[in-house]
Formats: sequence, C-alpha cells, structure tokens
Amino acid sequence: MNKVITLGQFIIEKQADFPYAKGELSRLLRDIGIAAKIVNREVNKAGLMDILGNAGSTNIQGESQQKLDVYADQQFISALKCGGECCIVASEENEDIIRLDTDVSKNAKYIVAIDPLDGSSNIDVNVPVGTIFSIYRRKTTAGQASLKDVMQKGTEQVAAGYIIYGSSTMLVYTTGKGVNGFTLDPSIGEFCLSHPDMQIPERGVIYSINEGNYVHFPQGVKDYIKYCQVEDPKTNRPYASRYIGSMVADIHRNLIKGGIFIYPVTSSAPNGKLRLVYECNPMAFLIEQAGGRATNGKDRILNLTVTELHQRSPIFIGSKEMVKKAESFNLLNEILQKS
Ligand SMILES: O=P(O)(O)OC[C@H]1O[C@](O)(COP(=O)(O)O)[C@@H](O)[C@@H]1O
Ligand SMILES: [Mg+2]
Ligand SMILES: [Mg+2]
Repeated sequence: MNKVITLGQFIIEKQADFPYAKGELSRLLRDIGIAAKIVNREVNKAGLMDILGNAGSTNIQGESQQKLDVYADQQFISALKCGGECCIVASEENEDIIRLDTDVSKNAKYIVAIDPLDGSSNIDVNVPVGTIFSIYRRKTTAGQASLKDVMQKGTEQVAAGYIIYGSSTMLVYTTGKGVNGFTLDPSIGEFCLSHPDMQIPERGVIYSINEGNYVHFPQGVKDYIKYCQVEDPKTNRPYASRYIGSMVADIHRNLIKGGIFIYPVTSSAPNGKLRLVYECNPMAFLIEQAGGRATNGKDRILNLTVTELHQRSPIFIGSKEMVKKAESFNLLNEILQKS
C-alpha cells in the first residue's frame, strides 16, 4: 500500500525548510485547508441546496455576487480569524481590507489576499471553480497592520496557491520551494499528496484566451493568436484552443499539460480584467515555482508595483517557452500606450 501523506503531515515536515519559522505559516495554511473543505462541501451539493444563483448584491468591481461568492468569502475569513495567524484579509468580495486584529490574533504576522471563489459565473452550470490565495508577511512592526502591508510586490509573497473544486478537489500551493498538489480524499476528509514537485512543461499545445473579445485585442495579441493557429508540424501547431472561463481551472490544466493562459488588455478593459493582488500575483508565483513564466506583456508580473487593492493587470502565463514566444509580439501596443 502506498504511504498516504496528508496536507497536515506535509506542512509539518516542510517546516524544517524554514528553521527560523515558529509554525505560524504552517497553521495559516492549515486554516486555509479547513475552509477549503467547508467550501468544497457546499460547492458539491450546491444544486441541492438553495445556494445556487445570484446573491442580489454587487462587489466593489460592480460584478454581481453569487451566493457561493458570499459564502466562500465568509468561510475563509472566519477560518483565518479563528486561526489567529492572519492580521488582514484582502478579498475580491470586499472593498476594503478586513482587519482581524482581535485579541487572539493581535500579534499575527501574516496578510492573506484571496479570491474566495474564482470563476463564480460558472457555478450554476457545474463547471470547475476555484479559490486563489496569496500570503505576505506584514511589514509594519508597530501598531496595527495597514493597507501598505497588503500592497507589496508579488516577489514578497511567502506562499500562494489555489484550490480547484473540479472532478476532484485539489489544493496546490508553493512556499517558494517548488509546487505540490494535494487531492481531497472524501473517504477520509483529508487533502493527500498526489502531485509532488509539479513542473509545467516548457512547451505545450494549448492556448487559452477568450476569443470572443478578439476584435478588442491589441494587434500584437491578434498576431500571436494567428501564430498559434498556423500549421507547423515542427512546433506542433496549430495549438488547441481551450478556455473554461475559470482562471483556476484553465491554469491548472495548463500546469499539468503545458500551455499558455492569456487575459490581455482590450479596448473595453484597458488594464485587463484580472486582479493583480489576488489573481495574477499568486498564480504567477506558483507558475514560476513550477518552472513557468508570467508577464503583463512587458514586465514580469511579480515585479509590478501595486498601487490599488483591486488593481487589474493583463496576464500571459504558463509554459516558459510559449510565454517567451508571446512576448516577442507587441502585446500591449496601442491600448496601454494611449492610457
Ligand atoms: O468571461 P471572461 O471575460 O472570459 O473572464 C473570465 C475570467 O474571469 C474570472 O472569472 C474572474 O474571476 P471571478 O469569478 O473571481 O470574478 C476568471 O476566473 C476568468 O479567467
Ligand atoms: Mg477570480
Ligand atoms: Mg471570485
């Protein structure tokens, strides 16, 4: 029988990689794992409960919130609050940061940025959805932590990952020493190591982009899409176009099979659509740790300066050689240059 390594055991074993650490980060990751199981339970039976559909509210980005967006947001915040290792949560679903500086966590060192439910417009049709998280160490040492602690560059992340609620539920994360994936075994209720040391293939044959927006793309992105579609057996083209519409699911597939995921600037979204702090940065950290690459078309995602909590960024992320090839096109051109 194969030895089963649970997420909890793995985190404890990996604690040795950080001799200076006192176990807070491990506990924080454990808290995220607990909330993920609770959210997974609801996502799984969503069709049976009155939990599908619109919550009747909108978030700060003006997007309508699904009931499960609200539910997942509450679950992660409450797990982080109870755990006591996190002083601030920044969530897609909340305009401002949420302070958890209660008695129990007043010395908490960590900041969590989170997209509690990614791809939520897909919930009602049983398409995989996810959670994306990013963890930073707080910078301010005196007084309460503040927004400044959240607005750190992606290079400052100490851990990041995602949960995919799909045909199976997986938690995939990095602490800057490679990427490991854990599959939830429902019979024991534990995430178990199933994908150790994940590496994204250097090249793949998948490109993922919402081509419905084609006419609004910069010319360089249109040219790159044409490149993907041209017949060339030497480079395995034409590539296959695969787009789920849940960033987590699209990136998870490309991580395993190789590929490039793109959300560019468009004429209607001149800064792109995806959010830097809790979508692009955590995914960029994780994909780089798996040997891939992530750029906004000009600069490395992880080097971008964060000026706003809900700031958006274009993104080109995935297999290293595919992203490098895409960068040889003028991916931002006239749209960003005008803005
Ligand atoms: O429908 P579009 O414009 O292709 O956008 C899809 C993208 O938007 C997102 O759904 C945004 O995530 P949220 O559901 O967290 O708002 C990504 O997961 C996905 O990649
Ligand atoms: Mg999202
Ligand atoms: Mg979301």
